Amino acid sequence: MAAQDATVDSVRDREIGAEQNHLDQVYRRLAEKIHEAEFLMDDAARRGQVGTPGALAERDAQVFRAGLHLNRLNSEFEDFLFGRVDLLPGKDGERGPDGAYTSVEPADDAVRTGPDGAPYAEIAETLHIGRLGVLDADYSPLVIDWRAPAAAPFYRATPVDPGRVVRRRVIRSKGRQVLGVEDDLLRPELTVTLDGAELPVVGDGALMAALGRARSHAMRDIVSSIQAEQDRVIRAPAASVTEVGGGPGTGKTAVALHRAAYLLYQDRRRYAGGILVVSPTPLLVAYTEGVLPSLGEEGQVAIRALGSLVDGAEATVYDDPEVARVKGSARMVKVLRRAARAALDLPRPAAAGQEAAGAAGPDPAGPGGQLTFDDAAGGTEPPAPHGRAGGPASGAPDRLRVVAFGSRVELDAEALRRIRSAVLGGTAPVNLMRPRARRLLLDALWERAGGGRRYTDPELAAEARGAFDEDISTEDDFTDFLDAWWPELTPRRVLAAMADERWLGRCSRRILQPAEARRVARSLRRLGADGRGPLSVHDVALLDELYALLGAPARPKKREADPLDQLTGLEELTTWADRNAPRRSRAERAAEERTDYAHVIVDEAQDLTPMQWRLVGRRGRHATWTVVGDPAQSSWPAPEEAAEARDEALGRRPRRQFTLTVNYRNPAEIAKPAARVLALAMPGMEAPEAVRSTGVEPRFAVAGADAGGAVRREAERLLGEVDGTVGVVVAMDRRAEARRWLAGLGDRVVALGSLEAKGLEYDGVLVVSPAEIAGKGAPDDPGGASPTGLRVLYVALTRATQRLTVLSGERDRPDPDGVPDLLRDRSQEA
Ligand SMILES: Nc1ncnc2c1ncn2[C@@H]1O[C@H](COP(=O)(O)OP(=O)(O)OP(=O)(O)O)[C@@H](O)[C@H]1O
Repeated sequence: MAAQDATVDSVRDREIGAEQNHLDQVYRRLAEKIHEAEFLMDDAARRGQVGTPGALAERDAQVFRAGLHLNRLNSEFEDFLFGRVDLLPGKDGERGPDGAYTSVEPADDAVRTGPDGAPYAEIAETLHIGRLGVLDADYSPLVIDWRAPAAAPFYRATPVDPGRVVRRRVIRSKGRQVLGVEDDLLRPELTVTLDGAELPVVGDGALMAALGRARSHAMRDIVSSIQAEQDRVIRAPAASVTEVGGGPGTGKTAVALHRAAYLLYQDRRRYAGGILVVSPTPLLVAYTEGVLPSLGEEGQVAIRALGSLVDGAEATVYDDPEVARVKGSARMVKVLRRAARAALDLPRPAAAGQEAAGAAGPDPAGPGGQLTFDDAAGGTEPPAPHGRAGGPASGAPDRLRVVAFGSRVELDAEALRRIRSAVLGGTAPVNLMRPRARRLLLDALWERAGGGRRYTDPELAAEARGAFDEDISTEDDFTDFLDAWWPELTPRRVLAAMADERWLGRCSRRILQPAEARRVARSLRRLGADGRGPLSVHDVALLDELYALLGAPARPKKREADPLDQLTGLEELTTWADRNAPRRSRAERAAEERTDYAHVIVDEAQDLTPMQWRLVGRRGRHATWTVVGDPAQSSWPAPEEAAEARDEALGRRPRRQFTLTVNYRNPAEIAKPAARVLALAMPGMEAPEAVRSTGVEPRFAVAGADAGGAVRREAERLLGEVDGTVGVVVAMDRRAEARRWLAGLGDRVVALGSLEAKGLEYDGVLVVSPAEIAGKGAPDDPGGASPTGLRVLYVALTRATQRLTVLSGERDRPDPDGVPDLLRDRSQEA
């Protein structure tokens, strides 16, 4: 036995040695390439001194290309080289641009029959797979980029359909050192030789080793162990919409991020800087942010939380579920449309309001002041707002007076109302209607003043009209009137105005129930009068809708275009600058956010509300899409309404659907109780199959009187059992409490509200009171849990990679084994 082990070890050592030689060769070649790139940079700098425009442009383009290249080459990858495939000869002898043979199918005579009647074959080609492609000086491939077509067999080959692959090897390395190799033999029936010697096979279970690794607070890439069904999604052509379904832990997020890297590789010119990944929470953004840099794609993809998609806005608070349900609903589109128009009558903000009052002097013919207007109470159509804190009912003046042709001309409330209705009949954004409003005011004044009747000669009339318009409209007082009567509205101001219950009540009449409007209004009070107060993620979608309805006062400008941009048409230039720029704050990045992307990836798509689909849809009007999600994890209660909004955002583009079926996160022992909750939440929906098992069943405990003490004890216990992270998931309204309970336990443990747990994973998870998380049996609502609540609980139960503890309180009605009512095995009961 010992002798056999020694043989295995010596084969392993020899194979590790062989891979080490290859890796050394790769690094030598990389050093040469770095040297070349540096030379190109220097050369370019010298060329700059020539100074002709052509030479400068050429220099810039060269600096750009060399810099980009150098940047990549210099990236410190943890494992630059991670895979290898040994292949049979292909059907034809053609090679692709990376130097590898292109044929997927083996040649007809690849497998022959030996003298003993057994099939045998010879390895015709060996490819190493890594994070970047590297060619040797003679253009033979030293490393194939994992995204290149030639690398696909590394991910796709299965024993049932091996293609040309005989042996697939995962190479574990750190920096420049190879640590281990794990082989899969895909044609075990063959005797295979490589360079005349029998092909050795070492170990098994590269995937299991990857899955069993302790988790940190940052997601890792899965580049060395992407599975065939995942690879098909990652490499799906970018045309149209790619929809990816699959249960918890099937790798949807991982696949989405690898797909972004793949698309960049496929068509860098099209996608650089233009891929948006939308995540539900900032926590998930922080968790996944490191994956693309580890794939060599830093700075080229924008990963944003739903609450950070609007310039200068950042969601920091949660709405309670009732309020969220209304704010996320498509009904809000109509409410906001009315509000955007009604806001023209809002009282002006304090400082501006005083100015307006000052300008409303009674002297119609004062020096330089032909015009005046009166601020007056009383509303015009649409519904008049009520100023808060006893403010005036309306901010808009209801009379305009000018002196023209020596006499006073006035437009009264009715005339102004008619003009406003005529303008608002259009579909343009409200702020952009202002020029038309101005035009119609001047028309009406001209008419009232009898301007048309004074001139019979059309030419003279036109000239006089021009002078009239110029005289009147260049007066400060006319502009002041216009500012008050058709003020420039900002989304924040309109949203803040919606905190007025009566005003919102009018804007939402026959759209929202009065109680719904009241709840929304109350939640908006936190914005304050100026609208600068804290926002919820749902408020951000409302703000964006208002941007669209109002015609936003210009968004912050995009960066100045570099002349080279136009010269070469390379968008990537800015991306390169991004990489080299010092790290910018999230707010700064948000301020520079572009609003139209070439590809939009939506993670946890099941959670987007209709208003959020509109928000995201506006960022991908001309984009192709990848949409990943799992309806069984949805925390949005009205799936049909969301589906409609999703269809609208994705338009008529054709869709391609994929489903991932294997759960890589949860061991079978944890997936089992989770599946019971799934059966309650969505009867008939199948849970994905767990790929591994730990032999450790979940622990069920009961809290007793000291809930905080019990939570702390159970968390400590999990910390002792796992090497990596521990997540403690509680009902949303217990978050602050939970943080206190866990104080001082170190940064391996985190307290999370149930909605914050979305997409995340921890080695150990403590789920505190399933009933509270699912909203079951609350003292004021003793009924059963809603399907939405159960889905939220399902998410919480599927976060663990190693250990799960479920802690019950009284509301959970635990059985004598501590198993809460919602997780009980009902299969025997039927
Ligand atoms: N092929 C793979 N090799 C190694 N690890 C994998 C593979 N596929 C997925 N994983 C791991 O499984 C875990 C779950 O993946 P991921 O978070 O992408 O799943 P998900 O489908 O988005 O889950 P959820 O729906 O619960 O958010 C991650 O730790 C991921 O790295």
